[in-house]
This record gives sequence, C-alpha cells and structure tokens, in this order.
Amino acid sequence: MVSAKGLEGIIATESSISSIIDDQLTYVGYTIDDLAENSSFEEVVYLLWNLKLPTKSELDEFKAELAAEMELPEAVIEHLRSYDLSTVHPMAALRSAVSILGLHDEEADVMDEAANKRKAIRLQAKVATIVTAFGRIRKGKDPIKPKKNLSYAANFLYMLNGEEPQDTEEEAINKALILHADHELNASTFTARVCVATLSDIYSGITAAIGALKGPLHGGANERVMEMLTEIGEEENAIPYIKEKFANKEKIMGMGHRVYKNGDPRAKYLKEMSKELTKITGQSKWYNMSVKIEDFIKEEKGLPANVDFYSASVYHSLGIDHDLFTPIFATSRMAGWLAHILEQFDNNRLIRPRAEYVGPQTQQYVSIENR
Ligand SMILES: CC(=O)SCCNC(=O)CCNC(=O)[C@H](O)C(C)(C)COP(=O)(O)OP(=O)(O)OC[C@H]1O[C@@H](n2cnc3c(N)ncnc32)[C@H](O)[C@@H]1OP(=O)(O)O
Ligand SMILES: O=C([O-])CC(=O)C(=O)O
Repeated sequence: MVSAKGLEGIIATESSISSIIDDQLTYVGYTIDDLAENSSFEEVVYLLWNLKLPTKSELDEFKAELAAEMELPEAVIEHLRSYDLSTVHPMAALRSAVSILGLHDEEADVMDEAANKRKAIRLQAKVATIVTAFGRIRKGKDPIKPKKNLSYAANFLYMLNGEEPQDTEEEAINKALILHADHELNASTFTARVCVATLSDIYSGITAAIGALKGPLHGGANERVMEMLTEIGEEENAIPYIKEKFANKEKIMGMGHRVYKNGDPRAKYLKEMSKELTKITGQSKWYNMSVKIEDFIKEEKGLPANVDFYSASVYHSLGIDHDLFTPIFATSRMAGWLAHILEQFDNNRLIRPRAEYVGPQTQQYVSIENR
C-alpha cells in the first residue's frame, strides 16, 4: 500500500471542473486571468455547473433564477437570532444555518439531477443572504432583503451595509468571488465529495465542506492574516514580528500552499486590489506591511503568498468585519462545492481509502478487574 501523509500528490478523482497545471489555474479550460479580468461571478457559477459559458439569454435566465431564490425562510432568520451573538463565529453560524436550510427544503432528499440543480441554485442564492443577515443581526440590525436588479456581488454588499456599493467596491467583490470560486480538490471540496459519495444529500455535503473551510490551514487563514497585520500595527514592526514567529516555529498565515510552490496565480489580483483599495481608504500601511512580509518570507523560506494573504487587506479596506472574511470565501466556494457535488453524483463511487495500521499488535484482552 502507498501511504502519503495528508494525501499529498495523490490523484483521488477525475474532474472536468478546474485544473492546476504548471501553476496555472483554469476553470473548465478558461484561465483564471481571463475570467478575473472579464467575467461576472454569476457567469463563472454557470460555467462551473454547466461546463460551458452561457449565452446572453442563458445568463439572464440564470441570474433571474438566483435572484428569485435569495430570500431566506423566516425560520432560518429566527434561528440566526437565537445564537449567542457575542461568541458564535459566523462560519459556525453559516454551517448551522445551511443545515437548518435543508430542513426547510422539501426536496432535500430528492436525489434526481433536476432536483439537485434546483437545490444548487437555492444554496448559492441563499448563502450570501445568510452571511449578510448574520453580519447584521449580531449588531442588532434587521436583515435586508436582496434587490433583484443588483448583481450577486452588489447584492452581497447591499445586504451587508444597507446601501448600494460604489462601482469599485462591487468590482472588488465580484473579482474576489471569481478568484475563490473553485480550486480542484482542495480540502473542503474533497470533504464535500467524500460526504455525498455515500449518497448523502447536498445539504449534508455543503455543511461538511463549510466545516472544513473554517479551519486556519484552509479558508480560515484570511481572518488570521488580518489578525496578524493588526497585531503588527506598523510597517517597521513587520520583519521583527515575523522573525519572532519563525524563532517560535509558528506558521505565517496566508503563506505557503500544498500545490503552488512558485506562487498562487490568484494572489497577484488580490495584491493589486489591496494596493488600490488601501490607497483609496488612506490606509496603505496594510498593503505596504503585507508586501514586506511577502518579500521576506519568499526570501527566507521560499514560500509564496496564497489567495488568503492579500484578500485580508482587500476585505478590511471594504469595511468588512474580519470574521466575515472566511464566510465570503464560503459564499464564493459554494459554487465550486456544488459543481463538484453534482459531478460526484454523476459518476459516483464510495470514497474510502485505507489507513496503514501502526498501533500495537496481538494484544491479549485482560478483564477489567485485572487491569
Ligand atoms: C485557500 C487555502 O486553503 S490556501 C492555504 C491557507 N492556509 C494558510 O495560509 C496557513 C499557512 N500555511 C500552511 O499552513 C501551509 O503552507 C499549508 C497548510 C497551506 C500547506 O501545507 P503543506 O503542503 O502540508 O506543507 P507543510 O505544512 O507540511 O509545510 C512544509 C514546510 O514548510 C513550512 N511552512 C509551510 N507553510 C508555512 C507557513 N505559512 N509559515 C511558515 N512555515 C511554513 C512548514 O513548517 C514545513 O517546514 P519543515 O519541512 O521545516 O517542517
Ligand atoms: O487548494 C488548496 O489546497 C487550497 C486553496 O488554495 C483553495 O481551496 O482555494
């Protein structure tokens, strides 16, 4: 038996959704560069689920389907209100809310392809509403209903802040959503596939995936990056701070990647946005500090910044609460999780690897009185 810690380098499935080849990321063969520069998040979701770009009328219809499903059942809002709002992390709230959403979907356990696509639309539409509703409720504000004429990105900011975003803000969120939408067999997507490969339902697969994304070695890193930048405080403290982390053998959040060893192709876009947005807000120090850290770690350890590194200062510049950074990632990655779940159902086989047993051999059972 072959054993690879963390399943590094193991090909666990075939997929037609996204690929990472020679540090280039593509969605269905379209480079992330083309998509980030030219596309909309809704178009990318359509692409990931249908493996083709939509025509104008297909895209309009898809947008209308999403817009029609954005509102939440009252029971989910009531549930969000029932948490201990001072301690619950928004990723935990999202994980629970998605699970509750399944209880209010009559088709939750209907497994045919058409029903699964309808559930995918509901989940993608409602995730933005859950994240923003929770973001408001915990501040004592009422959730805001989405507007049908706004894009997905604009609606996200509108439902969060109660006012329609500026073009630069909408563009930044749209691009961030595109860049995070799918990433081959990352840990949360793998989790989703493992879950539904038992022929469990989509809500279970997504709930499991949210749990996996929450961890700081995966999507949870973006919040930790901002925590680190805040702790550093000023540019001149950055290098001494990182040196101390190295001395204590601590990892630097937002740095390193299991697959990309020469650089994450998504990071440059977030870096550009961070430069632009921090300048607009008069807080270039977050960008400058991030560049210092990135350069130092590249030099010292050969580790590149990953997608989570510059997204922290981007979201901070947009005035978003730091613990909502990972829920934004989840809002985007919902598209990839759902694409992979649909693909898994399409050609399913139970996912069940083996473990190499390294425990004690041939022990004699001793009765409890004699132990
Ligand atoms: C969207 C995403 O999920 S992107 C990743 C987000 N996660 C983070 O940013 C957390 C910080 N980064 C990390 O923990 C890692 O780089 C991971 C989890 C992303 C990838 O990890 P792996 O491929 O398992 O690499 P692993 O953790 O084994 O590290 C290999 C070596 O590089 C070092 N290393 C890797 N990342 C870092 C880091 N961020 N800071 C310091 N050292 C690091 C490890 O300490 C290890 O060194 P060693 O061989 O001397 O023990
Ligand atoms: O692929 C990974 O391991 C992590 C990652 O970058 C992502 O999920 O976007």
